[in-house]
Amino acid sequence: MKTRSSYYQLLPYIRQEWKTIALALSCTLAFTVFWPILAWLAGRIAGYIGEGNVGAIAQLAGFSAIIFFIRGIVQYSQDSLMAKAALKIALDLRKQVYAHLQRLNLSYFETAKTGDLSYRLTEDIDRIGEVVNKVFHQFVPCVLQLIVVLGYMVYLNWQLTLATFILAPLMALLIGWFGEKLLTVSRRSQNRISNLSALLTEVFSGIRLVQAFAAEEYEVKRFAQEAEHNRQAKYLAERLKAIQFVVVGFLEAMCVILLFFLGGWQISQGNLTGAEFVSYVAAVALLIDPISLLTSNYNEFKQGQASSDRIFELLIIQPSVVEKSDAVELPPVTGKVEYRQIDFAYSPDKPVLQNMNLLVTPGETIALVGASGAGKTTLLNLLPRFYDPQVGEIFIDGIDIQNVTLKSLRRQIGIVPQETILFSGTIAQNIAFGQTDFDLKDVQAAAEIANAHQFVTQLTQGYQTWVGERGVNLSGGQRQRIAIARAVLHNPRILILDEATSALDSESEALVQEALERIMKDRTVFIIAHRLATVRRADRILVLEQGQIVESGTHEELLAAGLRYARFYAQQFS
Ligand SMILES: Nc1ncnc2c1ncn2[C@@H]1O[C@H](COP(=O)(O)OP(=O)(O)OP(=O)(O)O)[C@@H](O)[C@H]1O
Repeated sequence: MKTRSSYYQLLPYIRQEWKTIALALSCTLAFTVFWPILAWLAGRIAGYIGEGNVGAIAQLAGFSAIIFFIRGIVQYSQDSLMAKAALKIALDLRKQVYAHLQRLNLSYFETAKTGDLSYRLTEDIDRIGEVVNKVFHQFVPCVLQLIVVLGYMVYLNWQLTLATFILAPLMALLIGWFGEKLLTVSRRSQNRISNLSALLTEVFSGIRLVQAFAAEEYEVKRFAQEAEHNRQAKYLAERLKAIQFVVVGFLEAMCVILLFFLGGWQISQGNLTGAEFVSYVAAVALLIDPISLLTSNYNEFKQGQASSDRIFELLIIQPSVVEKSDAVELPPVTGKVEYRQIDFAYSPDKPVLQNMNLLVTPGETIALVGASGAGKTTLLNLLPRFYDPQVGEIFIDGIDIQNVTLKSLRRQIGIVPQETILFSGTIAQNIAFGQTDFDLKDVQAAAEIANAHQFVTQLTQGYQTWVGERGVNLSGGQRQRIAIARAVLHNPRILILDEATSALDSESEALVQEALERIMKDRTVFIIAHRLATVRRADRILVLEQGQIVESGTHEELLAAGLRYARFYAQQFS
């Protein structure tokens, strides 16, 4: 039931390509007509050979050459048109799934396996494209060929045809049974290969850790285990196909034996001439290819169903943070932020923030401190609506953030994360991240404010230097300054800084600090603070403990109070 509906969901994509498919199918129809002509030609030539009529043979040979030539043109048109449609369908599907994934919330990606997702977007969709191609390009022509050739066979001698196809229902049943088995095995195999891909992504992105823990052998074993599971699942599918071909091949052979036996009998009865029997056998020979193609197409169709399921199950996942249908643009803000009676939990049984109230004035710098797991990141994740609170509201400049578009909200919030991700591209593209049309002058100006300009210009290709995968290596401090330049170019009123915990060398640290101070000016800033200098300079320090603000004030005020902050300060910074 479920599997049928997953292919069914391809229909809108197929419909979009109906013109190309219709054109391809008309070529297919034309191509099919050539089959009985060829069988007829074979019979005629056999007759002329028997008569020794060389002139007629030469004439027929010339005629056959023309037929083959036209057939070639039709075949090319059919193949190329169908490939065009199938590839376009795969492209549309891929683009839609990717766009859909982009709309899903952080919570989804925190549990999803990256390798699995990339496998679905590449291999699974390719397989669906191949199935679509095969259905129209092989399956439909094969069925047509079967019908036309069968019609011709019935026309020649219906009794013989009926007797020859006595085994057909058994064959169809067997193919169907094998198809179902293959689907089950393919699902298992697709999941296995996805696991393998997820494992690879995980390990290669964490290769430093693997080496640091000397865990190479452990990882090799884990990989070998997963690869072995994959091999077993694939082997099972291949064995099933092998058995199926043997069984179907045996039945086919039985049909041929029956045919010769019955053919001889019909000729002896005077119901069939020798030439007709040759045409008949030629027609039967023309059935062998489509039958074996149909069998393998059916198998691929079933295997493709597993891929189709895996794609359409992604498309039904709904984002948990949704924009209201009547959401408005958030106008340029001054940066006043208010959290009002916020309760938040990732899972219902484990509250993270409880009755959180906070009012931040425009331009204020708020440092969040507290033990790991206190809820600092969570509190700030609510502001750009990476998550929505279960209870309470958040206002920016008095506007409830639930009522504005996500794009206009996020455009006014800049984030400098703890770890800077560099995407494949040039340094300029990385600074202007998210913009396709940017002015290099603006990028340079942002880099200057972020103290990045100098090191960038020292690279041989300057702003055109390739970074990210297979790009130039940048130090931790340089990466952070790129992240700061990104935020500068974005020019948000509200800034969220997650300070890096890893220590930088003192020169780099000073450059990062200087850059940060420049961009913090005149903006509302929230910092998850790990450095004493940052904490001391904040207008207000909030101490978080188990999802609640337990202390609030300036560094001096909190030290003087001698409570949690004073203890925290003593532990962390002294
Ligand atoms: N995506 C998530 N799903 C489920 N629980 C989460 C998730 N993110 C954080 N938590 C839990 O929520 C609590 C608060 O986490 P949070 O990351 O906000 O703390 P934090 O103060 O920022 O900690 P750290 O300084 O270590 O980053 C922790 O108990 C954490 O385990």
